[in-house]
Amino acid sequence: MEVLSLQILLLLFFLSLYFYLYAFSSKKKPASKGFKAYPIVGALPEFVRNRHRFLEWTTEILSHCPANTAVFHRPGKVHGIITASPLNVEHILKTNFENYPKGDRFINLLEDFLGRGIFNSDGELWRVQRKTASYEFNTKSLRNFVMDNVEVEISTRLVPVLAKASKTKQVLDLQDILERFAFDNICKVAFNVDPDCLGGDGTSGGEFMRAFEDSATLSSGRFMCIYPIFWKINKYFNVGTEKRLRESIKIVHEFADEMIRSRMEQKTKNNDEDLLSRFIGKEENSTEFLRDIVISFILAGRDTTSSALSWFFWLMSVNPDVERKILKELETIRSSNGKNLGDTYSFEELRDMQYLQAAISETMRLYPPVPVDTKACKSDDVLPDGTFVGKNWFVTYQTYAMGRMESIWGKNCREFVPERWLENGIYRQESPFKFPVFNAGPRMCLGKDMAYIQMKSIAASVIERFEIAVQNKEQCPEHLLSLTLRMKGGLQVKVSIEVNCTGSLSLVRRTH
Ligand code: HEM
Repeated sequence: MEVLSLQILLLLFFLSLYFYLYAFSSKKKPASKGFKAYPIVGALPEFVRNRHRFLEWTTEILSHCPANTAVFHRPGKVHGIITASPLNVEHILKTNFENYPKGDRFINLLEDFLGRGIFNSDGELWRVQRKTASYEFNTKSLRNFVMDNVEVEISTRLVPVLAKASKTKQVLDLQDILERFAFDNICKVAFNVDPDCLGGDGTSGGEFMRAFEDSATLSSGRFMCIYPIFWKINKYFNVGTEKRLRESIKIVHEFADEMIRSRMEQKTKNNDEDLLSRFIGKEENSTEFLRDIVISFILAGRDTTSSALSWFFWLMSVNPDVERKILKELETIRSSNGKNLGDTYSFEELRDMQYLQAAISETMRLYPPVPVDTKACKSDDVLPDGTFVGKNWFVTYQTYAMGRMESIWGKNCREFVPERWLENGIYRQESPFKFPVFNAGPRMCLGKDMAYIQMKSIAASVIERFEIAVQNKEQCPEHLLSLTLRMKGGLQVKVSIEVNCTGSLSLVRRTH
Protein backbone atom coordinates (compact mmCIF):
# COMPACT_ATOMS: atom_id res chain seq x y z
CA MET A 1 0.00 0.00 0.00
CA GLU A 2 2.81 2.34 1.06
CA VAL A 3 4.72 1.51 -2.16
CA LEU A 4 1.63 2.36 -4.19
CA SER A 5 1.22 5.76 -2.45
CA LEU A 6 4.88 6.51 -3.07
CA GLN A 7 4.48 5.64 -6.74
CA ILE A 8 1.44 7.92 -7.03
CA LEU A 9 3.33 10.73 -5.28
CA LEU A 10 6.28 10.31 -7.62
CA LEU A 11 4.00 10.27 -10.63
CA LEU A 12 2.30 13.47 -9.47
CA PHE A 13 5.69 15.08 -8.81
CA PHE A 14 6.99 14.28 -12.32
CA LEU A 15 3.74 15.35 -13.94
CA SER A 16 3.86 18.73 -12.12
CA LEU A 17 7.54 19.13 -13.03
CA TYR A 18 6.74 18.34 -16.63
CA PHE A 19 3.92 20.90 -16.83
CA TYR A 20 6.06 23.50 -15.06
CA LEU A 21 9.01 23.01 -17.42
CA TYR A 22 6.71 22.92 -20.41
CA ALA A 23 4.99 26.16 -19.47
CA PHE A 24 8.29 27.81 -18.42
CA SER A 25 10.14 26.85 -21.59
CA SER A 26 7.31 28.07 -23.83
CA LYS A 27 7.23 31.40 -21.94
CA LYS A 28 10.77 32.05 -23.12
CA LYS A 29 9.84 31.82 -26.76
CA PRO A 30 9.60 35.28 -28.34
CA ALA A 31 6.26 34.75 -30.04
CA SER A 32 3.83 31.91 -29.73
CA LYS A 33 2.93 30.04 -32.90
CA GLY A 34 -0.60 28.88 -32.33
CA PHE A 35 -2.27 27.86 -29.12
CA LYS A 36 -0.07 26.27 -26.52
CA ALA A 37 -1.19 22.67 -26.23
CA TYR A 38 -0.32 20.79 -23.05
CA PRO A 39 -0.32 17.02 -22.92
CA ILE A 40 -3.71 15.56 -22.00
CA VAL A 41 -5.39 18.94 -21.31
CA GLY A 42 -4.62 20.52 -24.69
CA ALA A 43 -5.08 24.30 -24.94
CA LEU A 44 -7.51 24.34 -22.05
CA PRO A 45 -5.28 25.99 -19.38
CA GLU A 46 -4.55 28.86 -21.76
CA PHE A 47 -8.19 29.17 -22.63
CA VAL A 48 -9.22 29.34 -18.98
CA ARG A 49 -6.53 31.95 -18.29
CA ASN A 50 -7.53 34.14 -21.23
CA ARG A 51 -11.23 33.65 -21.80
CA HIS A 52 -12.05 37.01 -20.13
CA ARG A 53 -9.98 38.61 -22.93
CA PHE A 54 -10.86 36.14 -25.63
CA LEU A 55 -10.72 38.56 -28.58
CA GLU A 56 -7.35 40.10 -27.70
CA TRP A 57 -5.83 36.77 -26.82
CA THR A 58 -6.87 35.08 -30.07
CA THR A 59 -5.81 38.17 -32.05
CA GLU A 60 -2.30 37.97 -30.52
CA ILE A 61 -2.08 34.27 -31.31
CA LEU A 62 -3.34 34.62 -34.88
CA SER A 63 -1.09 37.54 -35.70
CA HIS A 64 1.93 35.36 -34.82
CA CYS A 65 0.87 32.38 -36.89
CA PRO A 66 2.32 32.29 -40.41
CA ALA A 67 -1.04 31.88 -42.17
CA ASN A 68 -3.01 33.66 -39.42
CA THR A 69 -4.63 30.34 -38.60
CA ALA A 70 -4.29 28.30 -35.43
CA VAL A 71 -5.43 24.84 -34.39
CA PHE A 72 -7.14 24.56 -31.04
CA HIS A 73 -6.88 21.28 -29.10
CA ARG A 74 -9.27 20.53 -26.34
CA PRO A 75 -9.34 17.41 -24.23
CA GLY A 76 -11.77 14.82 -25.46
CA LYS A 77 -12.95 15.01 -29.02
CA VAL A 78 -13.35 18.78 -29.51
CA HIS A 79 -10.80 20.20 -31.87
CA GLY A 80 -11.11 23.25 -33.98
CA ILE A 81 -9.38 25.99 -35.86
CA ILE A 82 -9.51 29.75 -35.57
CA THR A 83 -8.57 31.72 -38.63
CA ALA A 84 -8.01 35.31 -39.74
CA SER A 85 -6.98 34.44 -43.27
CA PRO A 86 -9.10 35.89 -46.13
CA LEU A 87 -8.37 32.84 -48.31
CA ASN A 88 -9.62 30.48 -45.64
CA VAL A 89 -12.65 32.67 -45.00
CA GLU A 90 -13.56 32.57 -48.70
CA HIS A 91 -13.26 28.78 -48.67
CA ILE A 92 -15.44 28.38 -45.57
CA LEU A 93 -18.11 30.95 -46.42
CA LYS A 94 -18.35 30.45 -50.16
CA THR A 95 -16.26 27.90 -52.05
CA ASN A 96 -17.00 24.96 -49.76
CA PHE A 97 -20.09 26.48 -48.13
CA GLU A 98 -22.01 23.18 -47.90
CA ASN A 99 -19.25 21.66 -45.77
CA TYR A 100 -19.46 24.41 -43.12
CA PRO A 101 -22.98 24.67 -41.66
CA LYS A 102 -23.63 26.21 -38.26
CA GLY A 103 -23.82 22.67 -36.91
CA ASP A 104 -25.60 21.09 -33.95
CA ARG A 105 -23.16 22.27 -31.30
CA PHE A 106 -23.66 25.95 -32.18
CA ILE A 107 -27.39 25.55 -32.69
CA ASN A 108 -27.87 23.81 -29.31
CA LEU A 109 -26.09 26.61 -27.48
CA LEU A 110 -28.41 29.28 -28.85
CA GLU A 111 -31.57 27.31 -29.30
CA ASP A 112 -33.28 28.38 -26.07
CA PHE A 113 -32.95 32.02 -27.11
CA LEU A 114 -33.09 31.99 -30.91
CA GLY A 115 -34.98 28.75 -31.53
CA ARG A 116 -34.54 27.83 -35.17
CA GLY A 117 -34.65 31.38 -36.52
CA ILE A 118 -32.55 32.36 -39.54
CA PHE A 119 -29.35 32.79 -37.49
CA ASN A 120 -29.68 29.45 -35.83
CA SER A 121 -30.67 27.02 -38.55
CA ASP A 122 -29.14 25.09 -41.40
CA GLY A 123 -30.34 23.25 -44.48
CA GLU A 124 -33.92 23.54 -45.65
CA LEU A 125 -35.09 25.41 -42.56
CA TRP A 126 -32.53 28.15 -43.21
CA ARG A 127 -33.13 28.17 -46.98
CA VAL A 128 -36.87 28.79 -46.62
CA GLN A 129 -36.33 31.72 -44.24
CA ARG A 130 -33.57 33.16 -46.39
CA LYS A 131 -35.72 33.01 -49.51
CA THR A 132 -38.74 34.66 -47.90
CA ALA A 133 -36.64 37.33 -46.21
CA SER A 134 -34.51 38.03 -49.31
CA TYR A 135 -37.64 38.81 -51.26
CA GLU A 136 -38.65 41.40 -48.68
CA PHE A 137 -35.19 42.93 -48.40
CA ASN A 138 -34.75 43.39 -52.14
CA THR A 139 -37.72 45.66 -52.72
CA LYS A 140 -37.35 49.35 -53.42
CA SER A 141 -40.40 49.99 -51.27
CA LEU A 142 -38.44 48.66 -48.29
CA ARG A 143 -35.70 51.19 -48.95
CA ASN A 144 -38.24 54.01 -49.02
CA PHE A 145 -39.94 52.69 -45.93
CA VAL A 146 -36.61 52.55 -44.08
CA MET A 147 -35.78 56.09 -45.18
CA ASP A 148 -39.15 57.38 -43.93
CA ASN A 149 -38.97 55.53 -40.64
CA VAL A 150 -35.44 56.59 -39.89
CA GLU A 151 -36.32 60.19 -40.61
CA VAL A 152 -39.36 60.14 -38.30
CA GLU A 153 -37.45 58.34 -35.54
CA ILE A 154 -34.62 60.86 -35.74
CA SER A 155 -36.72 64.00 -35.80
CA THR A 156 -39.47 63.03 -33.37
CA ARG A 157 -37.53 60.87 -30.90
CA LEU A 158 -33.73 60.90 -31.12
CA VAL A 159 -33.20 64.65 -31.53
CA PRO A 160 -35.72 65.60 -28.80
CA VAL A 161 -34.17 63.11 -26.33
CA LEU A 162 -30.66 64.48 -26.97
CA ALA A 163 -31.87 68.10 -26.94
CA LYS A 164 -33.56 67.54 -23.59
CA ALA A 165 -30.39 65.97 -22.16
CA SER A 166 -28.38 68.94 -23.36
CA LYS A 167 -30.64 71.27 -21.40
CA THR A 168 -30.49 69.26 -18.19
CA LYS A 169 -26.74 68.53 -18.59
CA GLN A 170 -27.58 64.96 -17.72
CA VAL A 171 -25.11 62.13 -18.50
CA LEU A 172 -26.67 59.75 -21.03
CA ASP A 173 -25.89 56.21 -22.05
CA LEU A 174 -25.68 56.72 -25.81
CA GLN A 175 -25.38 53.00 -26.50
CA ASP A 176 -28.73 52.44 -24.80
CA ILE A 177 -30.32 55.28 -26.81
CA LEU A 178 -28.97 53.82 -30.06
CA GLU A 179 -30.27 50.37 -29.17
CA ARG A 180 -33.71 51.80 -28.54
CA PHE A 181 -33.60 53.60 -31.86
CA ALA A 182 -32.58 50.47 -33.73
CA PHE A 183 -35.18 48.41 -31.90
CA ASP A 184 -38.04 50.78 -32.82
CA ASN A 185 -36.79 50.85 -36.39
CA ILE A 186 -36.53 47.09 -36.94
CA CYS A 187 -39.93 46.48 -35.33
CA LYS A 188 -41.55 49.01 -37.65
CA VAL A 189 -39.73 47.84 -40.77
CA ALA A 190 -39.99 44.10 -40.25
CA PHE A 191 -43.18 43.70 -38.22
CA ASN A 192 -45.13 46.92 -38.79
CA VAL A 193 -45.32 47.45 -35.03
CA ASP A 194 -44.09 50.54 -33.19
CA PRO A 195 -42.87 49.70 -29.67
CA ASP A 196 -41.93 53.38 -29.10
CA CYS A 197 -38.94 52.44 -26.98
CA LEU A 198 -37.23 55.76 -27.60
CA GLY A 199 -40.39 57.79 -27.15
CA GLY A 200 -41.16 59.88 -24.06
CA ASP A 201 -38.01 60.26 -22.01
CA GLY A 202 -36.33 57.44 -23.94
CA THR A 203 -36.60 54.84 -21.21
CA SER A 204 -39.79 52.91 -21.94
CA GLY A 205 -39.64 49.17 -22.54
CA GLY A 206 -36.74 48.94 -20.07
CA GLU A 207 -37.66 45.46 -18.83
CA PHE A 208 -37.67 44.02 -22.32
CA MET A 209 -34.40 45.75 -23.27
CA ARG A 210 -32.65 44.35 -20.20
CA ALA A 211 -34.09 40.88 -20.75
CA PHE A 212 -32.97 40.89 -24.37
CA GLU A 213 -29.43 41.94 -23.47
CA ASP A 214 -29.21 39.32 -20.72
CA SER A 215 -30.52 36.62 -23.04
CA ALA A 216 -27.87 37.42 -25.65
CA THR A 217 -25.01 37.76 -23.16
CA LEU A 218 -25.86 34.70 -21.09
CA SER A 219 -26.48 32.55 -24.17
CA SER A 220 -23.12 33.53 -25.61
CA GLY A 221 -21.56 32.80 -22.19
CA ARG A 222 -22.30 29.14 -22.91
CA PHE A 223 -19.66 29.26 -25.67
CA MET A 224 -17.06 30.07 -23.03
CA CYS A 225 -18.01 27.11 -20.86
CA ILE A 226 -15.18 24.57 -20.83
CA TYR A 227 -17.52 21.61 -20.85
CA PRO A 228 -21.12 21.99 -22.11
CA ILE A 229 -22.16 19.61 -19.37
CA PHE A 230 -21.61 22.45 -16.85
CA TRP A 231 -24.27 24.74 -18.29
CA LYS A 232 -26.51 21.77 -19.02
CA ILE A 233 -26.46 20.72 -15.33
CA ASN A 234 -27.19 24.31 -14.27
CA LYS A 235 -30.02 24.43 -16.76
CA TYR A 236 -31.43 21.13 -15.52
CA PHE A 237 -31.45 22.31 -11.90
CA ASN A 238 -32.42 25.85 -12.94
CA VAL A 239 -29.63 27.52 -10.97
CA GLY A 240 -26.99 30.22 -11.52
CA THR A 241 -26.75 31.99 -14.83
CA GLU A 242 -29.04 29.43 -16.44
CA LYS A 243 -31.82 30.49 -14.06
CA ARG A 244 -31.34 34.12 -15.08
CA LEU A 245 -31.20 33.10 -18.71
CA ARG A 246 -34.49 31.24 -18.45
CA GLU A 247 -36.17 34.23 -16.78
CA SER A 248 -34.85 36.66 -19.40
CA ILE A 249 -35.86 34.44 -22.30
CA LYS A 250 -39.37 34.17 -20.83
CA ILE A 251 -39.74 37.97 -20.94
CA VAL A 252 -38.42 38.11 -24.51
CA HIS A 253 -40.74 35.31 -25.61
CA GLU A 254 -43.77 36.97 -24.05
CA PHE A 255 -42.98 40.18 -25.89
CA ALA A 256 -42.56 38.41 -29.23
CA ASP A 257 -45.73 36.33 -28.70
CA GLU A 258 -47.73 39.46 -27.98
CA MET A 259 -46.35 41.13 -31.09
CA ILE A 260 -47.33 38.15 -33.25
CA ARG A 261 -50.79 37.99 -31.69
CA SER A 262 -51.45 41.65 -32.39
CA ARG A 263 -50.08 41.38 -35.92
CA MET A 264 -52.30 38.38 -36.61
CA GLU A 265 -55.31 40.39 -35.50
CA GLN A 266 -54.23 43.34 -37.65
CA LYS A 267 -53.77 41.02 -40.59
CA THR A 268 -57.48 40.44 -40.71
CA LYS A 269 -58.03 44.22 -40.82
CA ASN A 270 -55.51 45.27 -43.42
CA ASN A 271 -53.28 43.52 -45.87
CA ASP A 272 -50.06 45.44 -45.42
CA GLU A 273 -47.15 43.34 -46.59
CA ASP A 274 -44.17 43.31 -44.28
CA LEU A 275 -41.63 40.66 -43.42
CA LEU A 276 -43.66 39.14 -40.61
CA SER A 277 -46.86 38.96 -42.64
CA ARG A 278 -45.01 37.04 -45.34
CA PHE A 279 -44.19 34.39 -42.73
CA ILE A 280 -47.60 34.57 -41.05
CA GLY A 281 -49.19 33.99 -44.47
CA LYS A 282 -47.71 30.49 -44.65
CA GLU A 283 -49.99 28.06 -42.85
CA GLU A 284 -47.20 25.62 -42.05
CA ASN A 285 -45.45 28.16 -39.80
CA SER A 286 -46.26 27.53 -36.13
CA THR A 287 -46.42 30.43 -33.65
CA GLU A 288 -43.18 29.15 -32.06
CA PHE A 289 -41.46 29.39 -35.42
CA LEU A 290 -42.85 32.91 -35.96
CA ARG A 291 -41.46 33.81 -32.54
CA ASP A 292 -38.02 32.55 -33.56
CA ILE A 293 -38.19 34.73 -36.65
CA VAL A 294 -39.19 37.81 -34.65
CA ILE A 295 -36.38 37.35 -32.11
CA SER A 296 -33.75 36.75 -34.80
CA PHE A 297 -34.70 39.91 -36.66
CA ILE A 298 -34.72 41.97 -33.48
CA LEU A 299 -31.20 40.70 -32.78
CA ALA A 300 -30.08 41.41 -36.34
CA GLY A 301 -31.57 44.87 -36.46
CA ARG A 302 -31.10 46.13 -32.91
CA ASP A 303 -27.72 45.01 -31.69
CA THR A 304 -25.58 45.49 -34.79
CA THR A 305 -26.09 49.09 -35.92
CA SER A 306 -26.20 50.29 -32.31
CA SER A 307 -22.89 48.57 -31.58
CA ALA A 308 -21.24 50.06 -34.68
CA LEU A 309 -22.51 53.56 -33.89
CA SER A 310 -21.48 53.43 -30.23
CA TRP A 311 -17.89 52.69 -31.28
CA PHE A 312 -18.19 55.32 -34.01
CA PHE A 313 -19.13 58.06 -31.53
CA TRP A 314 -16.32 57.08 -29.18
CA LEU A 315 -13.83 57.13 -32.11
CA MET A 316 -15.11 60.57 -33.13
CA SER A 317 -14.41 61.86 -29.63
CA VAL A 318 -10.76 60.82 -29.88
CA ASN A 319 -10.34 61.70 -33.57
CA PRO A 320 -11.72 65.26 -33.87
CA ASP A 321 -9.98 65.74 -37.23
CA VAL A 322 -12.11 62.93 -38.71
CA GLU A 323 -15.25 64.46 -37.27
CA ARG A 324 -14.31 67.80 -38.85
CA LYS A 325 -13.91 66.15 -42.24
CA ILE A 326 -17.35 64.56 -41.93
CA LEU A 327 -18.88 67.92 -41.01
CA LYS A 328 -17.19 69.48 -44.00
CA GLU A 329 -18.60 66.79 -46.28
CA LEU A 330 -22.10 67.36 -44.88
CA GLU A 331 -21.76 71.10 -45.34
CA THR A 332 -20.73 70.61 -48.99
CA ILE A 333 -23.69 68.31 -49.65
CA ARG A 334 -26.11 70.75 -48.03
CA SER A 335 -24.82 73.77 -49.85
CA SER A 336 -24.83 72.08 -53.25
CA ASN A 337 -28.44 70.99 -52.71
CA GLY A 338 -29.65 74.21 -51.13
CA LYS A 339 -30.40 72.64 -47.79
CA ASN A 340 -30.37 73.95 -44.24
CA LEU A 341 -29.07 72.22 -41.21
CA GLY A 342 -31.75 69.98 -39.79
CA ASP A 343 -33.31 69.23 -43.18
CA THR A 344 -33.65 65.54 -43.94
CA TYR A 345 -31.12 63.94 -46.24
CA SER A 346 -32.46 62.08 -49.26
CA PHE A 347 -31.25 58.63 -50.29
CA GLU A 348 -29.05 60.18 -52.99
CA GLU A 349 -27.51 62.62 -50.51
CA LEU A 350 -26.77 59.82 -48.09
CA ARG A 351 -25.14 57.93 -50.98
CA ASP A 352 -22.90 60.96 -51.63
CA MET A 353 -21.50 60.85 -48.08
CA GLN A 354 -18.38 58.98 -49.12
CA TYR A 355 -16.17 60.08 -46.26
CA LEU A 356 -18.82 59.26 -43.67
CA GLN A 357 -19.27 55.81 -45.22
CA ALA A 358 -15.50 55.33 -44.98
CA ALA A 359 -15.44 56.42 -41.34
CA ILE A 360 -18.25 54.01 -40.44
CA SER A 361 -16.58 51.11 -42.30
CA GLU A 362 -13.29 51.90 -40.61
CA THR A 363 -15.08 51.80 -37.25
CA MET A 364 -16.44 48.34 -38.03
CA ARG A 365 -13.06 47.14 -39.25
CA LEU A 366 -11.67 47.76 -35.76
CA TYR A 367 -14.86 47.05 -33.81
CA PRO A 368 -16.96 44.61 -35.86
CA PRO A 369 -20.48 44.30 -34.40
CA VAL A 370 -20.30 40.51 -34.87
CA PRO A 371 -16.71 39.83 -33.82
CA VAL A 372 -16.56 36.06 -34.22
CA ASP A 373 -18.51 33.53 -36.21
CA THR A 374 -18.34 29.78 -35.79
CA LYS A 375 -19.22 26.96 -38.16
CA ALA A 376 -18.90 23.18 -37.96
CA CYS A 377 -16.93 21.05 -40.39
CA LYS A 378 -19.13 18.33 -41.92
CA SER A 379 -16.36 16.19 -43.41
CA ASP A 380 -12.54 16.24 -43.37
CA ASP A 381 -11.16 19.08 -45.43
CA VAL A 382 -7.96 21.01 -46.14
CA LEU A 383 -8.09 24.81 -46.13
CA PRO A 384 -6.32 26.85 -48.86
CA ASP A 385 -3.37 27.54 -46.51
CA GLY A 386 -2.87 23.78 -46.04
CA THR A 387 -4.47 23.52 -42.57
CA PHE A 388 -6.24 20.21 -42.04
CA VAL A 389 -9.76 20.40 -40.58
CA GLY A 390 -11.34 17.22 -39.26
CA LYS A 391 -14.97 16.17 -39.33
CA ASN A 392 -16.97 17.79 -36.48
CA TRP A 393 -14.23 20.29 -35.66
CA PHE A 394 -15.39 23.81 -35.01
CA VAL A 395 -14.18 26.41 -37.49
CA THR A 396 -14.15 30.00 -36.29
CA TYR A 397 -13.25 33.03 -38.33
CA GLN A 398 -12.32 35.95 -36.17
CA THR A 399 -13.48 39.20 -37.74
CA TYR A 400 -12.12 41.25 -34.83
CA ALA A 401 -8.64 39.82 -35.35
CA MET A 402 -8.87 40.26 -39.13
CA GLY A 403 -9.26 44.01 -38.69
CA ARG A 404 -5.99 43.99 -36.75
CA MET A 405 -3.86 41.87 -39.07
CA GLU A 406 -0.83 43.58 -40.56
CA SER A 407 -0.91 41.01 -43.36
CA ILE A 408 -4.32 42.36 -44.43
CA TRP A 409 -4.27 46.09 -43.62
CA GLY A 410 -0.60 46.94 -43.47
CA LYS A 411 1.58 48.48 -40.78
CA ASN A 412 -1.03 50.99 -39.62
CA CYS A 413 -3.64 48.26 -39.13
CA ARG A 414 -4.40 49.35 -35.56
CA GLU A 415 -4.88 52.99 -36.44
CA PHE A 416 -8.20 54.61 -37.28
CA VAL A 417 -7.72 55.85 -40.85
CA PRO A 418 -10.97 56.29 -42.88
CA GLU A 419 -8.85 57.37 -45.87
CA ARG A 420 -7.81 53.76 -46.45
CA TRP A 421 -11.31 53.17 -47.86
CA LEU A 422 -11.14 56.02 -50.37
CA GLU A 423 -9.78 56.19 -53.89
CA ASN A 424 -9.80 59.75 -55.25
CA GLY A 425 -12.33 60.63 -52.60
CA ILE A 426 -14.70 57.82 -53.61
CA TYR A 427 -15.54 54.96 -51.26
CA ARG A 428 -14.12 51.65 -52.46
CA GLN A 429 -15.73 48.35 -51.42
CA GLU A 430 -13.37 45.82 -49.88
CA SER A 431 -13.49 42.12 -50.59
CA PRO A 432 -16.01 40.60 -48.12
CA PHE A 433 -13.46 37.87 -47.37
CA LYS A 434 -10.95 40.43 -46.19
CA PHE A 435 -13.66 42.39 -44.38
CA PRO A 436 -16.29 39.78 -43.42
CA VAL A 437 -18.07 42.20 -41.09
CA PHE A 438 -21.36 41.44 -42.87
CA ASN A 439 -20.41 37.81 -43.47
CA ALA A 440 -19.98 36.68 -47.09
CA GLY A 441 -21.23 34.09 -49.54
CA PRO A 442 -24.75 32.61 -49.43
CA ARG A 443 -25.31 33.68 -45.79
CA MET A 444 -24.22 37.25 -46.29
CA CYS A 445 -26.11 39.80 -44.19
CA LEU A 446 -29.45 40.77 -45.70
CA GLY A 447 -29.64 44.10 -43.91
CA LYS A 448 -26.34 45.65 -45.02
CA ASP A 449 -27.82 48.45 -47.14
CA MET A 450 -30.49 49.17 -44.62
CA ALA A 451 -27.84 49.30 -41.89
CA TYR A 452 -25.73 51.86 -43.78
CA ILE A 453 -28.79 54.06 -44.45
CA GLN A 454 -29.62 54.03 -40.77
CA MET A 455 -26.07 54.51 -39.51
CA LYS A 456 -25.27 57.34 -41.91
CA SER A 457 -28.54 59.15 -41.19
CA ILE A 458 -28.03 58.96 -37.43
CA ALA A 459 -24.33 59.85 -37.55
CA ALA A 460 -24.95 62.85 -39.81
CA SER A 461 -27.94 64.19 -37.86
CA VAL A 462 -26.27 63.83 -34.49
CA ILE A 463 -22.83 65.23 -35.18
CA GLU A 464 -24.08 68.25 -37.08
CA ARG A 465 -26.51 69.20 -34.33
CA PHE A 466 -24.79 68.14 -31.12
CA GLU A 467 -21.41 68.06 -29.52
CA ILE A 468 -21.01 64.67 -27.90
CA ALA A 469 -18.61 64.74 -24.94
CA VAL A 470 -17.73 61.14 -24.13
CA GLN A 471 -16.88 60.69 -20.46
CA ASN A 472 -13.34 59.33 -19.86
CA LYS A 473 -12.83 59.27 -23.60
CA GLU A 474 -9.07 58.65 -23.34
CA GLN A 475 -9.78 55.16 -22.08
CA CYS A 476 -10.88 52.74 -24.77
CA PRO A 477 -14.27 51.40 -23.59
CA GLU A 478 -14.18 47.81 -22.43
CA HIS A 479 -16.23 45.48 -24.55
CA LEU A 480 -18.67 42.91 -23.44
CA LEU A 481 -18.41 39.71 -25.41
CA SER A 482 -22.00 38.92 -26.19
CA LEU A 483 -23.39 37.82 -29.53
CA THR A 484 -22.46 41.33 -30.60
CA LEU A 485 -19.63 43.61 -29.52
CA ARG A 486 -21.34 45.84 -26.97
CA MET A 487 -19.64 48.31 -24.65
CA LYS A 488 -19.46 47.23 -21.04
CA GLY A 489 -21.36 49.84 -19.00
CA GLY A 490 -22.56 51.61 -22.15
CA LEU A 491 -21.21 54.85 -23.64
CA GLN A 492 -21.62 57.64 -21.12
CA VAL A 493 -21.84 61.04 -22.79
CA LYS A 494 -22.79 64.63 -22.12
CA VAL A 495 -24.58 66.31 -24.97
CA SER A 496 -24.62 69.98 -25.86
CA ILE A 497 -26.39 71.66 -28.73
CA GLU A 498 -23.88 72.72 -31.34
CA VAL A 499 -26.22 74.49 -33.74
CA ASN A 500 -29.85 75.50 -33.65
CA CYS A 501 -30.65 74.11 -37.09
CA THR A 502 -31.02 77.48 -38.74
CA GLY A 503 -27.49 78.83 -38.66
CA SER A 504 -24.09 77.27 -39.03
CA LEU A 505 -21.90 79.56 -36.96
CA SER A 506 -20.61 76.84 -34.67
CA LEU A 507 -20.25 74.55 -37.63
CA VAL A 508 -17.91 77.00 -39.28
CA ARG A 509 -15.83 76.92 -36.11
CA ARG A 510 -15.69 73.15 -36.09
CA THR A 511 -14.91 72.55 -39.73
CA HIS A 512 -11.85 74.80 -39.85
C1 HEM B 1 -23.84 47.16 -38.86
C2 HEM B 1 -24.87 46.40 -39.06
C3 HEM B 1 -24.84 44.92 -39.35
C4 HEM B 1 -23.80 44.04 -39.33
C5 HEM B 1 -22.34 44.32 -39.03
C6 HEM B 1 -24.35 42.74 -39.67
C7 HEM B 1 -23.60 41.58 -39.74
C8 HEM B 1 -24.11 40.34 -40.02
C9 HEM B 1 -23.39 39.10 -39.96
C10 HEM B 1 -21.93 38.95 -39.55
C11 HEM B 1 -24.23 38.11 -40.30
C12 HEM B 1 -23.93 36.61 -40.28
C13 HEM B 1 -24.32 36.06 -38.94
C14 HEM B 1 -24.23 34.59 -38.81
O1 HEM B 1 -24.08 33.86 -39.78
O2 HEM B 1 -24.35 34.12 -37.68
C15 HEM B 1 -25.49 38.71 -40.61
C16 HEM B 1 -26.59 38.02 -41.03
C17 HEM B 1 -27.82 38.59 -41.19
N1 HEM B 1 -28.15 39.91 -41.04
FE1 HEM B 1 -26.92 41.41 -40.59
N2 HEM B 1 -25.68 42.87 -39.88
C18 HEM B 1 -26.03 44.18 -39.69
C19 HEM B 1 -27.29 44.74 -39.77
C20 HEM B 1 -28.41 44.05 -40.12
C21 HEM B 1 -29.72 44.62 -40.19
C22 HEM B 1 -30.09 46.06 -39.88
C23 HEM B 1 -30.54 43.64 -40.57
C24 HEM B 1 -32.00 43.78 -40.77
C25 HEM B 1 -32.86 43.11 -40.21
C26 HEM B 1 -29.74 42.42 -40.75
C27 HEM B 1 -30.23 41.19 -41.15
C28 HEM B 1 -29.49 40.05 -41.24
C29 HEM B 1 -30.05 38.74 -41.54
C30 HEM B 1 -31.50 38.44 -41.84
C31 HEM B 1 -29.00 37.83 -41.51
C32 HEM B 1 -29.07 36.32 -41.69
C33 HEM B 1 -28.52 35.89 -43.01
C34 HEM B 1 -28.52 34.39 -43.16
O3 HEM B 1 -28.14 33.64 -42.24
O4 HEM B 1 -28.90 33.95 -44.23
N3 HEM B 1 -28.46 42.72 -40.48
N4 HEM B 1 -25.40 40.07 -40.43
